[in-house]
This record gives sequence, C-alpha cells and structure tokens, in this order.
Amino acid sequence: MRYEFAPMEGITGYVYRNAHHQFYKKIDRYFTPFITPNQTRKFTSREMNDVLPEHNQGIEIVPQILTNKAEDFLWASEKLRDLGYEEVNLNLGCPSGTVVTKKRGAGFLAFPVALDAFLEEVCNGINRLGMKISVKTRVGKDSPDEWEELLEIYSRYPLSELIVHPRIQTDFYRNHPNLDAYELAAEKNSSSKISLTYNGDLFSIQDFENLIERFPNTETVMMGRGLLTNPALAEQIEGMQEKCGSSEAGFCKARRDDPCFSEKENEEKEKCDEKQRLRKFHDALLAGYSEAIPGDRNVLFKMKELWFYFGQAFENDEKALKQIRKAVKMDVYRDAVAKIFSECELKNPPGFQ
Ligand SMILES: Cc1cc2nc3c(=O)[nH]c(=O)nc-3n(C[C@H](O)[C@H](O)[C@H](O)COP(=O)(O)O)c2cc1C
Repeated sequence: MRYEFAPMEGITGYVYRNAHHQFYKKIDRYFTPFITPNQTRKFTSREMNDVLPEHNQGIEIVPQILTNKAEDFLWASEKLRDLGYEEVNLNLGCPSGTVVTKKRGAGFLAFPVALDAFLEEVCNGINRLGMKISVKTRVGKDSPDEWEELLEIYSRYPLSELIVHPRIQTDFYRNHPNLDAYELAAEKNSSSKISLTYNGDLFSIQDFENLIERFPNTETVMMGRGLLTNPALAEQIEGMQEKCGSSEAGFCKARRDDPCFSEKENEEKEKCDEKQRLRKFHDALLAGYSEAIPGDRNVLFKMKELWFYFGQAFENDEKALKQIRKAVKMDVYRDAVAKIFSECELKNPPGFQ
C-alpha cells in the first residue's frame, strides 16, 4: 500500500511536513497546499518558501496548483520544474465559496467543456516540459450525476494519478464519501493506465479495513484529517498489514485473532510511547513555527489550529483544551500543553480496540 499525505491549506506547509517526516514514517508523498498562480507571474513568499528544495530535504513532495487558466498552470509548472520538481497536481476539489465562484477547484467541475480544453492544453504543455500531472478531484459540483462525464474526460488524458475525494462541492466535508461514485471510478479505471487513489474519511484502521474490503485492489490511499489527529495512522495501518503478512482484504480478521492484540500490557506501553512521540512532534512543530513565523501570536494561532485535530486524540481533555484555546501568551500555552500531556491519556487508536 502506498500512503499520501493530503494537501491542507494553512496546515501541511513545509514546517508541518518536515516535523511529520522526522517523527513518523510510511508516507510516500506529501502534497503541498495549493499554489494559485496569476498574472503577476510571481509566487507569493509563502508559496515560494513552501516549495524551496532546502525546505523539503529528503521528502517526496508534489506541489499542487489551483487555477482554471492553462497558461498560468504551465507557467507555475515550469517554475516548479526549475526548482527540481517532476510532477504537479491540479486541484479540482477545493469547495470554498471564494474559489468556486471563480470557477476554480471544485467549481471548475461544473464546466466540463472548458475543463476538457484546459486539460488538453495543460497536458500538452506538461509533456513539453518533461513533467507529469496528477489530478485531485471531487465527483461533481452539484450532483454525483456529473461524475460519469468527468471520468470520461479524465480517461482521455495521460494523468499520472487520479486522486478521488468522493464528495461533491456542496457537501464541503459533510455527509459521507460516496463510495458508489468511487466504485464507478474503480470500474472505469480498471482498464486504463491512470493510477487511482482513494481519499476521504480514513480516520482509523477500521475505516481503512472497510475500504479494502470493498475495494481490494486499492494500491494508494491519501489521508488528511486522520493523520492530523493521529500522525501515526499510516504506520499503524501498515503495521497491521505487515503483522498479518498480507496486504489483502482479510488481514483484519487475522489481526483480531492474533493473541498479542488482546494483551492489555502491550497496548498500554504502546500508548505511552505514542504519547511521548506525539509530544516530541508537537515540540518540533512549535520550534519550527517559532523560527518561521514572526511573533508569538501568529505561532500560537498555528498551534491552536492544530489542536483542533490533536485534541481529538486525547481522553478527558476538555479542560486542558480550553486553556490552550484561551492562551494568548506563549508560557500559558506551554503550561496548558504540559498539562494535557501529563494528565490526559491518548484514546485507544480505534484499530487497537
Ligand atoms: C483545513 C483544510 C485544508 C485543505 N486544503 C486543501 C488544499 O490545499 N488542497 C486540496 O486539494 N485539498 C485540501 N483540503 C482537502 C483535503 O486534502 C482532503 O481532500 C479532505 O480533507 C478529505 O480527506 P480526509 O477525510 O482524509 O481529511 C483541505 C481540507 C481541510 C480540512
């Protein structure tokens, strides 16, 4: 199984990716949050910092681009190629209102003729640049009925990967991923050379098992919020697969029958090690943001955003989390973090229950 870290604007920038890569393994590729090229023909300093090779040493990165203008896409791709990148990813999934009204991200899906023409021009240009292009898409703008036509369009281009988040734009992150729509992609794609990646609501080993049970041929998954809450999720999924000596559907049953997984002692020790590792990861993030961002206020803003996810990993943490949310000074924040790590236990990762 291959694991990809989803792009998450405002969160999975280079500071986050470096810290994650330092403490957690098994992620094959990290996708950058989107870059939005425009007529200025300049990356913003945030965009540039995020893709600079010296900020991404030893990590496999795919830069993501958000635009509906082929020439802007190709301009950015060329710049990225000059920085050493061989592949770029097209964002056709962003559901945010400001993006969608400009017919970008998931908004572009409502214009299949224009999208087709865009892909034609972009794929020719990418080929001339000697690069690869992958697409990250939702399954429609207003209705999954749009999906079949979109799939037909994608199938005509030499995409290196099609990453499917099976929601429509109007779902934002509500409702459940539409697995019937994903199944259509899996069926249509079985004869094509495009590699298909599933993305959406993989929060636990159990979620992964359910996916594999229905789609046993899955080769790559992309995860976002699940990894933000439990940065070891890919390792845990992979660990289960290795333990059972199989990456086929059915490994899950073998795991449940394995006596070592009913040993409470082992579980407690693993949880304790996991908590220490999470603490080190947290401290590396705090140090990284403190170096990259001026002013404690801005650093705290970033860290608090992360606690929205970390917080869901702890038991009985409401009081300590409230202190984190209220902290406006760094020393108050540090005290609140120390408290949560010393007083609250990590929830049993769902796969360990
Ligand atoms: C805060 C946030 C920021 C996101 N930013 C991006 C982005 O820059 N590009 C993108 O393609 N998707 C973005 N996404 C969508 C995720 O990459 C992913 O498709 C989505 O969260 C579903 O996967 P998950 O259930 O594993 O989190 C973002 C999602 C969230 C919640």
